[in-house]
Amino acid sequence: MNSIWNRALDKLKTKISEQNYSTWITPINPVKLSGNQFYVEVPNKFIKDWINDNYKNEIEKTLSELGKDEYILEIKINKTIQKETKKTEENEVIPIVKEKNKINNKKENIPNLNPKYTFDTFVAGTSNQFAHAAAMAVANNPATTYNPLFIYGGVGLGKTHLINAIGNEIYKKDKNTKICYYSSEKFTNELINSLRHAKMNEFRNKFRSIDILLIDDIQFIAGKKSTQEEFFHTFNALYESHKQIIVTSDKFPKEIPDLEERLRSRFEWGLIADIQAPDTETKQAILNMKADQNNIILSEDVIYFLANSISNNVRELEGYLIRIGAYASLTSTPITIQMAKKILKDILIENSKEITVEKIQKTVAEHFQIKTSELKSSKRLKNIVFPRQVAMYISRNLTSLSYPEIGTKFGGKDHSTIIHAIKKIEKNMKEDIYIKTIIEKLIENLSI
Ligand SMILES: Nc1ncnc2c1ncn2[C@@H]1O[C@H](COP(=O)(O)OP(=O)(O)OP(=O)(O)O)[C@@H](O)[C@H]1O
Repeated sequence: MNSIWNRALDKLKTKISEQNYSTWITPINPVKLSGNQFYVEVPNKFIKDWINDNYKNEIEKTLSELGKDEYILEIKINKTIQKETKKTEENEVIPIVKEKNKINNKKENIPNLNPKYTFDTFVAGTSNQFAHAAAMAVANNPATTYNPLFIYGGVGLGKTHLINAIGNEIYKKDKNTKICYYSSEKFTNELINSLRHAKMNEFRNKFRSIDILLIDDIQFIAGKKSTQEEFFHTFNALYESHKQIIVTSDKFPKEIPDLEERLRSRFEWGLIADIQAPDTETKQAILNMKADQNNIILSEDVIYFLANSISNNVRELEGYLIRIGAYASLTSTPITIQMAKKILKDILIENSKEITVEKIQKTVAEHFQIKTSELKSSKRLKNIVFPRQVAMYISRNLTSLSYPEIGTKFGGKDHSTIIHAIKKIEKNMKEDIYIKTIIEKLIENLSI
């Protein structure tokens, strides 16, 4: 039995990440093989449930591959395994003393926040105005009105930035405040380790002595029963002692699957603020700020092009900007629209897959209440020429088609007609804020 188990362990090592292997597989003790039942023991219920949910099939498959039978894993709890682990720790006097010294160190109160994520470096716009204002209110008066503060929004839209900004602002005002920033994954891992090493009291005391608890990406506790249970108690203890709790999520509380009702309702006790995808203007302001921070020189037209052509995900936007900046610096070339298009070719093609000239024509025609066929015609009426030029301008910005290709889509127009239309619209947009707003809105609607 031991030989098959050891061979299974060797195989599992290659299938499971090192960290997960040492957390979940190492504590398993093989006990008995009876028929095709493979009995093993683990130190506690938490580990048992986790293995059942996540590794049982893989372990059974691996055992079956090595033996003659289809094995069934039977997991039992044996608390003495836990005691043995505890005993070993008690013997390790020196590391524990060192750990204590570390905790008593003066740096104890320095929060584990990202110092770059502050309110100063966060661009507020219509898409995130509410969340930004709520975050400022909490930072100025923690644990008063908005507790908990629940910030939700799509991927890469600034939730982590904002939650860190709250922590940084509170710390700036009062260095004695005990602020803890945790991803929900880190919270779960600490909980698991505390359970494994029988240090739950330490875990509870640590969390319950915090003044400001920031938990990022809470949606990841979905389906994790023990984590939710512990978080629920932490939440109650903090809330009852008037400590501020702030969580972020990519979903509204009601939309988080497998979240216990009692936690869901607690998230709804305070204030729920959302962050939407940024509009063009906010994207431009963010690009401007990120370009400054990274010493990248960008002209207004490149910023406008980038804000209109690529992702609404700010993290991606930032990544593309860095890529363009790196190319410019390594090749000593100035950043132009052409250069940006070249560097981001694949992304632009990917993004433009959905946006076709036909779709642009339909959207523009609907907006100006004319027929699509009129956009492709040669009619010189003012109420048709202008929408046609707008559609040509947007086609050039949102698709990767060349001037002649766009010309063909507009009833076989010459490439010079397209260039003329684009120049005309660019000029109009510079001179007339009303026209600029209409076109940006059309682009925004097409990009969603
Ligand atoms: N309004 C903004 N102003 C300045 N920077 C922003 C803004 N929104 C997002 N960012 C930047 O975009 C990047 C991604 O933001 P962040 O990590 O906060 O997103 P998130 O919503 O937490 O994403 P995820 O859902 O993946 O956790 C960060 O570098 C952040 O500074």
